[in-house]
Amino acid sequence: MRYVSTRGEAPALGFSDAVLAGLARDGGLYVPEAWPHFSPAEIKAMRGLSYADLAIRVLTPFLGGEIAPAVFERLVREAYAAFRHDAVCPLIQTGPNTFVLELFHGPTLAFKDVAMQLLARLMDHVLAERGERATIVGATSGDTGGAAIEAFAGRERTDIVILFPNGRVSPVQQRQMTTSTAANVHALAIEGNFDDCQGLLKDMFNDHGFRDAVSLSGVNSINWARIMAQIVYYFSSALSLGAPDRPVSFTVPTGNFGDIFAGYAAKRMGLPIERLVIATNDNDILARTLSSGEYRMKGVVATTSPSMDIQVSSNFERLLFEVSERNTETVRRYMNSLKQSGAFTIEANGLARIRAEFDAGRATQADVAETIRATLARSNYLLDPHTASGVHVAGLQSAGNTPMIVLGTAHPAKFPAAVEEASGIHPALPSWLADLMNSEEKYAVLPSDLKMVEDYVRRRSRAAR
Ligand SMILES: Cc1ncc(COP(=O)(O)O)c(C=O)c1O
Ligand SMILES: N[C@@H](CCOP(=O)(O)O)C(=O)O
Repeated sequence: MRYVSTRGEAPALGFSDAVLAGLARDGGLYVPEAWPHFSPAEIKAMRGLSYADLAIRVLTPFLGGEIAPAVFERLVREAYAAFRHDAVCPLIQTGPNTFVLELFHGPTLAFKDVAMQLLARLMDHVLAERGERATIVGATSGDTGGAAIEAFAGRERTDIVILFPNGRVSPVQQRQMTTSTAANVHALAIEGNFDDCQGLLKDMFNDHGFRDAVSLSGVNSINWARIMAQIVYYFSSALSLGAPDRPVSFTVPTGNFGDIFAGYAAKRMGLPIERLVIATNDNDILARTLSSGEYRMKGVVATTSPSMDIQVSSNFERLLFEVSERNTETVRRYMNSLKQSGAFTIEANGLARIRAEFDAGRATQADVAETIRATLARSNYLLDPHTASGVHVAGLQSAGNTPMIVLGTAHPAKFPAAVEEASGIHPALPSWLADLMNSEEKYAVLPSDLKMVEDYVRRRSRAAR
């Protein structure tokens, strides 16, 4: 298995190199050169596997033989032993034909833990085998940062710097990033929004001198291994509702398009998924794009679901690559246009292919609050604002016989103010995080300035040459 760049101007890489590379050197994102495929009989044979065994079965084809089977098995088992629910990602019925897939039983209460716990172990393994170090820089709108810090804290071979938008994450999210006592962890608040943070991150990857000097790696969903690990829970939930004999649909609270792209990948691998529904909050660029065919930025507004406050939805590039029949020239044209004018128009064939698989809808802040309230009243189930956007948008879809699974992307206790205002209930943090709000914070603040941020990273990198 090799990995190719969506922009076609970077070398194809094997699995381990793709994991360490993060972003391709041409600015593109790595995707498998061909999708592994499971037959219905092979999917049926996955029924009843534990989450870890299923992950090993589903993910092994992506490794290209580069990680020894016994090692991979150990890494997967260790990663999912860190979860507080035996099922790892349990599926909860919330309505006659609707379900919430709870992805928040990991150490930081966010769906990011599912992939990050495995990615950290994979990176550590590859770096140790090579006798190398790496400097990880991540951009977060709130959840990736905490999950990455938790997964990489104290790891000997990596230093990690997390860029978060100053004042735009929830207090719980902020403290998950700023209270680590590990010497290799550095939280950096940027005066700007998430798109500024992600823009700085991509600029650092595209500055090849800097990239090589600090051995830069990334753990955002631009890193293929993040998407890869997220594919597994599409399989686990669909299998528990009768796949491959019975198709299912998914609604996914969406920002950077990584989670829903993992669903698209699962479908390409043979999982019978009927519809993939993109749920946005007031930052509705993807919903507008699906209806008009034009991807046009118009500025980010802060909402009660801050992790979805995104305009530059990085993984949409992976979908554009697929629906343009892997035409890298088309992808480069779209991305250049986005950089120059803040917009691009999707060709008719590509748009038709997107619409054949995806729907999209928007949940306003009022919709989110009302959905939290109504779901509690109807199903006695407390949603976080991100999952609530998914439940709202799922409710706008035509109700057929196909089960609808909404991805539950965060625990309500990460967003207590919005949840309490909507429901009257103050969701408590679990006991292992009970001290979080009393712990001392440590972080730096910088303007959104590439030079200053690169200097900051270089000074904290033990890999720097
Ligand atoms: C709680 C939560 N929900 C939804 C999303 C959106 O996921 P994605 O960026 O993969 O589209 C995020 C951030 O990524 C998140 O943290
Ligand atoms: N919502 C995310 C934004 C970054 O997403 P990623 O999946 O690309 O890491 C966050 O919480 O940070």
